[in-house]
Amino acid sequence: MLSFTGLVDGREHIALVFGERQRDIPLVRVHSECLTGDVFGSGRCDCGPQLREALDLLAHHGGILLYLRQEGRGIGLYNKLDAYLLQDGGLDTFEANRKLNFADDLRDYRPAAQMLAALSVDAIQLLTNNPDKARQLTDSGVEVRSTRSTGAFVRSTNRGYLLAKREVAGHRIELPDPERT
Ligand SMILES: Nc1nc2c(ncn2[C@@H]2O[C@H](COP(=O)(O)OP(=O)(O)OP(=O)(O)O)[C@@H](O)[C@H]2O)c(=O)[nH]1
Ligand SMILES: [Zn+2]
Repeated sequence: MLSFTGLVDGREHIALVFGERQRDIPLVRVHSECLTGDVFGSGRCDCGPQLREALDLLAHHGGILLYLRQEGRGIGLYNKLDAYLLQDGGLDTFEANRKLNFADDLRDYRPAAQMLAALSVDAIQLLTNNPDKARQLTDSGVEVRSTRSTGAFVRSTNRGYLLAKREVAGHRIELPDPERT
């Protein structure tokens, strides 16, 4: 486990490197911190299952997990909890951000590109459904050779959230019929 400081956003970010020798094109998961989902198993989102899936894949195939301290798509935990209250009132995840005067997504992936450069990795296979991650990493000089989708971890409690990610942010998520979730 490597901890990085002195990066472009001034935050401390984490890299977990799996396997002794990296392949030419390592599998990389860039995961944004979600304390509620990653640690406490909240059913509001899909972060916890995505993180565990990534850890399993990386343990099996080797690769790198970049754990970015960008809680709440960059608005922080306090504001995310306020956004959850607004979502309980009927707003979707992006409308709630806007109601709080934040942009839909404040995340900056340049620190991830800096960490990859420090690890001498310039080309990756990216594990994500989020097109903005691939776009920003490419703009920061990382060659995203291919992307691999995460699983779709749908439950009744996160269905609206996943739908909003797909419709508003363009995430590639396949949602089965409501009756089956
Ligand atoms: N502001 C806000 N942030 C949220 C909410 N639900 C989850 N998050 C944060 O969103 C981030 C995860 O982003 P996602 O868009 O779910 O997934 P992603 O990592 O961008 O995309 P994938 O790579 O496909 O998983 C984490 O930082 C979570 O804390 C919410 O309702 N409001
Ligand atoms: Zn989450």
